[in-house]
Amino acid sequence: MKLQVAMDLLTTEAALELAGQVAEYVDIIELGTPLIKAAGLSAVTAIKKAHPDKIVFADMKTMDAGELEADIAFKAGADLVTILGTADDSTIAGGVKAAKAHNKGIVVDLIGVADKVTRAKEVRALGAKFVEMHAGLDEQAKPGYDLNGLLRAGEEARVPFSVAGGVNLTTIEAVQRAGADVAVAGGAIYGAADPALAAKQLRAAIS
Ligand SMILES: O=C([C@H](O)CO)[C@H](O)[C@H](O)COP(=O)(O)O
Repeated sequence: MKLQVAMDLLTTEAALELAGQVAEYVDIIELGTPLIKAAGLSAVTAIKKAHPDKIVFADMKTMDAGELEADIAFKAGADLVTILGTADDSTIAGGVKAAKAHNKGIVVDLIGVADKVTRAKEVRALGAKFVEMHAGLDEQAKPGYDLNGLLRAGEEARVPFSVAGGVNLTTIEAVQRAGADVAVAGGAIYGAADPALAAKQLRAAIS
């Protein structure tokens, strides 16, 4: 299983610093949506330049103009770009077209999708490289939240998937047992007193 760090930071400088601390322990470096909105796609270019050997993930969360938005993110240096599962099929197909042109990939983020299993199968058929079983920061903040619903959906969908939604040292082994291809950790790494140690421990907990 791959490990992805999600950098929900607000400046390119902070992202470069964090990526430098954790790159050796992760496979995928994600520029979170707030970072892309605050700093622009030049942040993607800066991270890819600093870490050309890593898979760079631009969490665009595109809802419309799939081909156009994916194209600009790929041109900026992204290897993987997200489109929302709630978008129209044509938006996802447009993103997949851009991904094929760049020999890169589209990840469909299932945040906010009620029937994640059905939509996962649909978007995989449209050409998504994998789906993200995702509960966002606001959903995680609700009382009683846990990861298990995401893990069940991943197991049931039988398509390649990542899990994002508060993955940490306590839960990452369950993510792997569920068969995820990628575990995404944001706050568990960037919010830790020692992000490098947090990433190293997450890496050590999985194979
Ligand atoms: O995608 C995310 C969220 O929507 C804000 O951009 C997070 O990066 C994702 O949820 C992973 O972060 P954690 O939940 O803090 O692990």
